[in-house]
Amino acid sequence: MENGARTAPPVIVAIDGPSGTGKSSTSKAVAAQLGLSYLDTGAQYRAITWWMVNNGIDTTDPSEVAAVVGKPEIVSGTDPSAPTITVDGVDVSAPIRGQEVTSRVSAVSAVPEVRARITELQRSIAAASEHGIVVEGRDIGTTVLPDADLKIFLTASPEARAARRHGELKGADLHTTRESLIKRDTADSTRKTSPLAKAGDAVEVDTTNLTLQQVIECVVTLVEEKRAGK
Ligand SMILES: Nc1ncnc2c1ncn2[C@@H]1O[C@H](COP(=O)(O)OP(=O)(O)O)[C@@H](O)[C@H]1O
Ligand SMILES: Nc1ccn([C@@H]2O[C@H](COP(=O)(O)OP(=O)(O)O)[C@@H](O)[C@H]2O)c(=O)n1
Repeated sequence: MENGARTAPPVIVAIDGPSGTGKSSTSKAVAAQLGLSYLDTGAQYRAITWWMVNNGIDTTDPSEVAAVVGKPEIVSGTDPSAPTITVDGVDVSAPIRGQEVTSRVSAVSAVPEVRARITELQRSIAAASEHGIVVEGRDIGTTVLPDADLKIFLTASPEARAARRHGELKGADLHTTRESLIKRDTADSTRKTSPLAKAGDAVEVDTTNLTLQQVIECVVTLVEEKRAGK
């Protein structure tokens, strides 16, 4: 550090929770506001799933998935104002949000070899972040970055989460959106290898009746309190 120019040491923030609780929106905004990097780990699992689908891999067969796990090169851009995700140099930010990937990602991400590879990638990205990083996912506080400075676990009622997702998906009906979201949560929470879970030392924030802005302010305050050593 030169002349004490840096005002704050790097800070690692882990934000976990099920689908539609506001992880991505909150993490991006908090990172942008505090000058931190941002990593969407769900996008990485979606990207490897996209590659499997594109290459004719049977995603219901864990041994077939495990055999090719090292093949795709996945690169995440961590600028919160313009996050990117590429597979072998191809921008996959749009296709990874499609129905085909969404319906297969829980099975692919349950394969231990997939988790080992993606977890290693996540740790190296976090370690390389100059000012710190907000990493969002399902197992960041429990497994990927157990020594994170701050761990947040976002929750919201299934109704609120389905309504939020429904607002984004054109043409899908609310009931189907709710059912598929619950199915994915169940698969993610019950898998053997690092399931979706709240870390013992995570702060739980129920966002059901909070606006996105209120959630962002709450997390920014928690990060600032941590930095101030409170
Ligand atoms: N507290 C909130 N109140 C209302 N809508 C929200 C809230 N938080 C997020 N949203 C909206 O819900 C949708 C899903 O949010 P997102 O951040 O993608 O959730 P997650 O990453 O947990 O799946 C987005 O359209 C987002 O704008
Ligand atoms: N740390 C993570 C992040 C995502 N995932 C998997 O990736 C899927 C997609 O994550 P996502 O964050 O894009 O999901 P949404 O919040 O968009 O619904 C999840 O349903 C999990 O199966 C995971 O296993 N571990």
